[in-house]
This record gives sequence, structure tokens and C-alpha cells, in this order.
Amino acid sequence: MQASKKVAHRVVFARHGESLWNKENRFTGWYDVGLTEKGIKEAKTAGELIRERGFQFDVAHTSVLKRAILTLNGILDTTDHHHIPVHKSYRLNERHYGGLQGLNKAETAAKHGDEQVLIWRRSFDIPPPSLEETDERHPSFDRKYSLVPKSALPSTESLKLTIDRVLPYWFDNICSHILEGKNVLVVAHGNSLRSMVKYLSGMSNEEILGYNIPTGIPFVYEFDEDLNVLNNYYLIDEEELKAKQEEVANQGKAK
Ligand SMILES: O=C(O)[C@@H](CO)OP(=O)(O)O
Repeated sequence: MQASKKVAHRVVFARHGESLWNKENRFTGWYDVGLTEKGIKEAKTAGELIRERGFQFDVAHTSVLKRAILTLNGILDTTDHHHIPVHKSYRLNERHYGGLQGLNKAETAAKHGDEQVLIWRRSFDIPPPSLEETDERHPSFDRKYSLVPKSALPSTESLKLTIDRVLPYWFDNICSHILEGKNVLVVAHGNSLRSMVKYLSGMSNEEILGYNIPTGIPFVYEFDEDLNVLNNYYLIDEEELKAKQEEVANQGKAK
């Protein structure tokens, strides 16, 4: 961090609001599930937090999954930014959870142990079991991905593989907008955001393991003119943030 340099750019990020499968505590990944009532409210609250701080946006980036898109729409509505262009890419999708998608996290921990589930959820480079390529849930059968070569579509992803998918989008699509002087909003997912945060905050593979991002809470990265990170912060206080991060961490434990 180089706190003495001048802030030239600010990027606001947010994880989507609570989804139906967050509520049911199921591994979600690329499964395209909508928001709960609470998730819709969280999107609105995220918009209010952003509006109170006076952030303005010129462009937004999100995934092709509706929980992120609906959250972005909620934020754009609350902050009166209906007019800005929105770019959607599978590169900002959640990490693909392979064969775990759909399973309850606490039940999976009761069956395989908390430690195994922590490895699947948070290890850096150990992916969960793969989906068969013939499985009807495989992204190659989803028309959302019909313009992505089959060889680029995941059957499962570790955080490392997610980073390999997400960071090219950060550099090529988001950084170019920031460097043009645009104010950028990014709404994505727990692990696609962890991928960017790991890079931006220079976290080690061990540090990122214990780092969780709560639903619907905006956070900000400040950069100098060369896109060096100067500072980052959430738009809620430290104590509330800790409690919410703890909640996410505990989702993978047998009850
Ligand atoms: O299930 C998922 O896709 C993600 C985000 O909700 O969960 P986790 O926090 O376990 O990586």
C-alpha cells in the first residue's frame, strides 16, 4: 500500500445479495439461482450505502448469472444509474463447484468432515470433484455459454483456476475502463471477487483461505494513476463486517 500517493481511481465492488441456494446452504457455483426476498433487500441496501457516500458510475460489469445481475439492477435502481452501460461476462461468474453443485454444505461436512469441505471450499488449488462432460448440468449444454468454446468451459474449478478465468477480464475489460477515467461498479460472486481481491491486496495462498466476502456489502478499492492499490475498505463498520464474514466461513461446517 502506498498511502502517500494521490487517489486517482475508485472502483466499487459488491457480492450479490442472498440467493435461494445461499439460504438453503447449497453449493451453487454456475447454477443460475435467483435472489431471496432478503437478497433483494440487500441489493437495495447496498445501493443506499453507495448513494450515501455519493459514488457515481459510468459503467458496470457483472457475470451472466441472475443473482449478480438482479443485485446490480437493484443497485442501479437505488442509485439512479439506469442509463449506464452494463457488461456481462461468464468470466465474472462464481467459481464452478463441479459435482458439489446442489449439495447442502453442512450435510456434505457431516458426511466428509469439516476439514474436507474447507479444502473444497477454500484451498487454493484443489478443485472439487468434476462434473462429467455428459452431465446435463455441464455449462456446455447451457445456451448462455454457446459463444464460449467448449474447451474454455469448466467442469470444476479451484480458486487458482477461477483466478485464471477472472483476472484476464480484470486486466482487459475493467482496467481499460478505469484507465479511461470511468467510474466502475463490479457486481460478482464470493469466489470471483476473492480472485480479484487476492490479486489486488497481494494476499498469499494462505491468507486468501481465511478471507470471506459477505453478500450485498459494497467495498471499495482506491488506486493511484498507475492502478497501484492505495487503500481498500467496506461500506459497513468493522464489527458488523467481521460477524458477516464469520457467517460465511461457518456455512461449510457440520451443524
Ligand atoms: O456456493 C457457492 O457457489 C459459493 C458462494 O455462495 O459458496 P462458498 O462460499 O462455499 O464458496
